[in-house]
Amino acid sequence: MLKNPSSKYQPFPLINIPNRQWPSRHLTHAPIWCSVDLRDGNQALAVPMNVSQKLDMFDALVQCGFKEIEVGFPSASNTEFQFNRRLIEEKRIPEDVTIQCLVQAREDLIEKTVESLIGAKQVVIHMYNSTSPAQRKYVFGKSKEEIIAVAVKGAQMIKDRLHRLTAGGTKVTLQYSPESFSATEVEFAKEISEAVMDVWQPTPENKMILNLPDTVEVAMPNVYADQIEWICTNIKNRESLIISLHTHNDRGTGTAATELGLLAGADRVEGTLFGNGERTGNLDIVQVAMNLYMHGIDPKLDFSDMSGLISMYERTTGMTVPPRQPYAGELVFTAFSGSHQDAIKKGLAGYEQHKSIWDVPYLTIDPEDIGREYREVIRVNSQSGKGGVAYLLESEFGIELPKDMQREFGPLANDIVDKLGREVTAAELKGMFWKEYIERESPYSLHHFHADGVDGVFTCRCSLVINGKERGITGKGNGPIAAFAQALIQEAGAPAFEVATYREQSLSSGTEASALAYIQIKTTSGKTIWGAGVDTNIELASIKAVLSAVNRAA
Ligand SMILES: CC(=O)SCCNC(=O)CCNC(=O)[C@H](O)C(C)(C)COP(=O)(O)OP(=O)(O)OC[C@H]1O[C@@H](n2cnc3c(N)ncnc32)[C@H](O)[C@@H]1OP(=O)(O)O
Ligand SMILES: CC(C)C(=O)C(=O)O
Repeated sequence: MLKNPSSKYQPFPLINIPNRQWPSRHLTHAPIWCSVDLRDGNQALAVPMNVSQKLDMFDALVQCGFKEIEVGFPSASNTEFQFNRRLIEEKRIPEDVTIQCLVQAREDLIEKTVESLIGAKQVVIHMYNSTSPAQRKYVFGKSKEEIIAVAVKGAQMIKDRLHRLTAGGTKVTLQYSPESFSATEVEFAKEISEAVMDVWQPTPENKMILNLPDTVEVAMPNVYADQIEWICTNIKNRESLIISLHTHNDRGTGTAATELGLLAGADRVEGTLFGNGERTGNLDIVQVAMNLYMHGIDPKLDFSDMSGLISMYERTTGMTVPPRQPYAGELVFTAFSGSHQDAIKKGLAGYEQHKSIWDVPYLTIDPEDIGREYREVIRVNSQSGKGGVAYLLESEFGIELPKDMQREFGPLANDIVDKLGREVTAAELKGMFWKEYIERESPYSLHHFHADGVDGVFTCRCSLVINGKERGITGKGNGPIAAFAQALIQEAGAPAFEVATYREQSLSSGTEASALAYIQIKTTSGKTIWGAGVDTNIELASIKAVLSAVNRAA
């Protein structure tokens, strides 16, 4: 038994690059994207997709704008083989889309793969064999030379069969992956890749794809970037290669590894939607594409219907998208906490005015760009502040609480939400507001109100129910509100007050009354209290608002 169990592991050896370039570069354009959802994603599922699920996903990937799609491993099963045949025979592949198939360097598998592709317009045949020391030692029991021989033989077997495709007009691009590249000595990865190049003879006009996978993420992303830069700098005939990245997420840094790999000189990226794939998953292509997008770079992929894409993904793979998944998760554009809500609310209002560069605090991108609604942005629980409460009332119901009233109602609502111990909906907040202000009928409840004015002096006559008994009162003032206030104070026994603030608004929709009035009263002790009233008649709405404030003060 080891005293320190971590001593059975060792640090990953660094790559010696005296003058590395990638740290001072920046990304300026989108790479070539290749979706491997239907292959690497699919092979990691407990129940792999059937043909109709694969067709569903293929169509969605095309819709997103993928021009290269690894559609499967056609020699692995009849489903995989038949999928290729359906795509080709039913002419489901758009003119500008290339399908790609993975195969081991084994003759029977290569034969089947070629057969599955006959009749396609353009294809990538992707051959791999594993190259790391552990794979050489344990899996293959072969020396470096023997591992190179496997690759070279496989490359030749493919080359010998190309005429079966090209004779029918199929354009073929060849791809080689030294699988487990990131765990392989860079010198050996170069050697085996160059041996395959010697067979396939790529040219600048007819390039081959050299895919350098981070099959299992074994080191920090800067090490992967060094490995990519080292290969880009040292491999022969670089101009005849499309250098491709294929990262996994074992250490949780697949996105970072891909981005640094692009800085290091790669041209192409393989990955999956939402990072489905072996173990911790493949690179989440949505993340890298959207990261480019949020820097103002056209990613050449369209994720404007994120919810539709998630539904498709969940339907076809049986996987779910976690709520914190960058860009896609249900909660990534949501703020519960008060200060964030306040900043977002103000930021959105500011952006509405200038509509140029997106600069809203806490929101990396405009949620509308991926089909999210602003109503999803601010959600209220006990961590929320007045700003969030006000935002929901306004955005959902058009209720524009005066700023000072927000200060009064915010803590009241927060207290109720805290007791409930859960998130509340906008409708529940409205219910709280109604209960607190609009439905206040005690001790005073209005039965009838009438006011008319002569020469600027208004007289009001009204009947109130006070503590269960109906009573008529009258009052005079320079307006209906002032007249009502006088009647309340002088004839109904209300404590003296003056109206400090009055605001009204119309409620544009719904079957309810169309005017909402807000009144703030100030008592003789200097205390301020808000009231609100709603009615089809604006005058009555304001009278009800006075009564609401007086009732609340009582
Ligand atoms: C990192 C990646 O994602 S790589 C892609 C992995 N994907 C898949 O494996 C999914 C599809 N695969 C399959 O359905 C099956 O594995 C098949 C159909 C390809 C092959 O099936 P089988 O031959 O029955 O079994 P199996 O995969 O266990 O074969 C392993 C043999 O292939 C050899 N082998 C494995 N990879 C390669 C390769 N890339 N090139 C050549 N030989 C290989 C192994 O050394 C082993 O040889 P051995 O039998 O002499 O020990
Ligand atoms: C076949 C290769 C590219 C692969 O899937 C991996 O290395 O993860």
